[in-house]
Amino acid sequence: MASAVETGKKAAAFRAVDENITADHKVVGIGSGSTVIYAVERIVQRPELHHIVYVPTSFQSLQLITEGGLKLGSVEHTNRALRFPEIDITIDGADEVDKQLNAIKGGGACQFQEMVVAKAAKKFVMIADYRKKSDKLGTQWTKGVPIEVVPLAYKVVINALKSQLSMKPETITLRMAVAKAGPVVTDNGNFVIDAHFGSISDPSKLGREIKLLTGVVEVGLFCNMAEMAYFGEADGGVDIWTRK
Ligand SMILES: O=C(CO)[C@H](O)[C@H](O)COP(=O)(O)O
Repeated sequence: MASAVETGKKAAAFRAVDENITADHKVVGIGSGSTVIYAVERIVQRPELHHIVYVPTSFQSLQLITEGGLKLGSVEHTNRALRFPEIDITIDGADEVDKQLNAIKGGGACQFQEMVVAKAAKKFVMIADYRKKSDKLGTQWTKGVPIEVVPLAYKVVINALKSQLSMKPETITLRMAVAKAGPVVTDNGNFVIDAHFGSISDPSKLGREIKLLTGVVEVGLFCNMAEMAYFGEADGGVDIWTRK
């Protein structure tokens, strides 16, 4: 039997696909993570969505698209026939979401490509299980805000995070790999720093400040981007939040 969390993830993903992706769409962005697996499962179940080109946000989602037999595209490709910088809708997971639909993302270290594919989309929808709902960003996902950095700059970025922000981080860690010696290396060849701030009073401001630090590629704070968030409940119900 599926666990409560998996039931929630699947319910959110299926409902978001059914209510947001239509046969009129030409290009759809596919996020990364364990919830997105269910979104692709639902798309594969619906033949009327198979003419659409799907743009991945990681090696993981590229594999989901190709193994599902779906059409693969990219925001950038030397072959114009495979290049799709304009996306109808992107569906992606999240690590924590507040009532304004600001989100922490990057638990899977994919936040840079996720940001590109979300920004390229006319509509951005998030899918998650009930654990990801938050009153105040930074209180549920306590591993920290994921920050992708160019490897040679990681110490410089850590020092800047300690001294140059309007909010002081409580903890800062270089994310280490599991089953491989050394740090996590992203799909873009970079490292990830996780900086935990506790409750974040102004996520947009903090995101802008971090993004300006030399060596930072992308910050896992997705503010004022998502129009809707689908949260799957343990009983298979779905709570839908819409940005006001
Ligand atoms: O941002 C992400 C990866 O970088 C994921 O979307 C986020 O971590 C949520 O993952 P999951 O669906 O497994 O909870």
